[in-house]
Amino acid sequence: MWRRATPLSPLISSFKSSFCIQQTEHRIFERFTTGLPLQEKDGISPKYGAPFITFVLGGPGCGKGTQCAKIVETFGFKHLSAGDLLRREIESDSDYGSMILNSIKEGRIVPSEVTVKLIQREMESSDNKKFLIDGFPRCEENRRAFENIIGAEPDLVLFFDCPEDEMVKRVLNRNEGRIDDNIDTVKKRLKVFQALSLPVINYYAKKGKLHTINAIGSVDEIFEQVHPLFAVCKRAGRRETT
Ligand SMILES: Nc1ncnc2c1ncn2[C@@H]1O[C@H](COP(=O)(O)OP(=O)(O)OP(=O)(O)O)[C@@H](O)[C@H]1O
Ligand SMILES: Nc1ccn([C@H]2C[C@H](O)[C@@H](COP(=O)(O)O)O2)c(=O)n1
Repeated sequence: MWRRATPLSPLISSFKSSFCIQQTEHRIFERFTTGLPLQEKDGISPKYGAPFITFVLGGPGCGKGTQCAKIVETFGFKHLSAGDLLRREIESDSDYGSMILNSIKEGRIVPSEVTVKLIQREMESSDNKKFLIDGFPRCEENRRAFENIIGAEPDLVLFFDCPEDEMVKRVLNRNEGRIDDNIDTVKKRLKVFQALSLPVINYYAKKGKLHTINAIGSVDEIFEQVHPLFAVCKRAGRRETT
């Protein structure tokens, strides 16, 4: 039986969403105009000159990667997909290759330190300081490892909320030859999502950082919900430079 990850009343959700955008605008405006790195103010020492970090969350196949590509194209973020970094590690001659491959086959989460080190390497070598970290954190251990190793918290967290039957359909139609795009592994990934990823999503909701996007609709319709969040960053950035 497939369920929606979280019950969504459209009215409440759109009210919450506009309220959250105002809160986000205030926070981001402050961050871009005062020049004070958010992490410093929060008592976390920034190792990368206060990057702007967005976590992109949602169940398997909900459309995170598709929307990230549009955010990159429109707003110039650097896209780091945790799943892609892990798959690349399998292809390289890494000591962790077979362990990662087995975890992905079984829909399990790879030990956090491995994933965070891959993300860290990409962040350190990038000139871009605006990051979209996609498919991460997948569990509380991921979240804590990121805070400890990177020394930062996200500025924004996007959650693409999609019913399970739609996610299954999208994964099974993806046709990219991924070893985990089959019905057995998808069922396991959905269980992991419910048990381990939803608590992280709830954690960011409580912190007021979560923006829930209704992931049903065309790619462009979904991007219409995403666009205002990043347009705020762009406006705030422009004010800073004028
Ligand atoms: N709004 C949409 N409607 C229908 N299909 C979509 C939509 N968005 C993305 N897709 C398709 O669904 C599949 C999964 O999308 P995508 O790879 O972006 O998901 P994902 O959340 O990044 O998945 P995963 O977590 O498994 O990597 C792709 O084939 C993509 O083209
Ligand atoms: N933080 C992460 C992200 C991904 N993985 C592993 C386990 C996932 O099932 C697989 C595919 O990820 P996706 O491309 O769907 O984001 O990669 C992980 O262990 N930890």
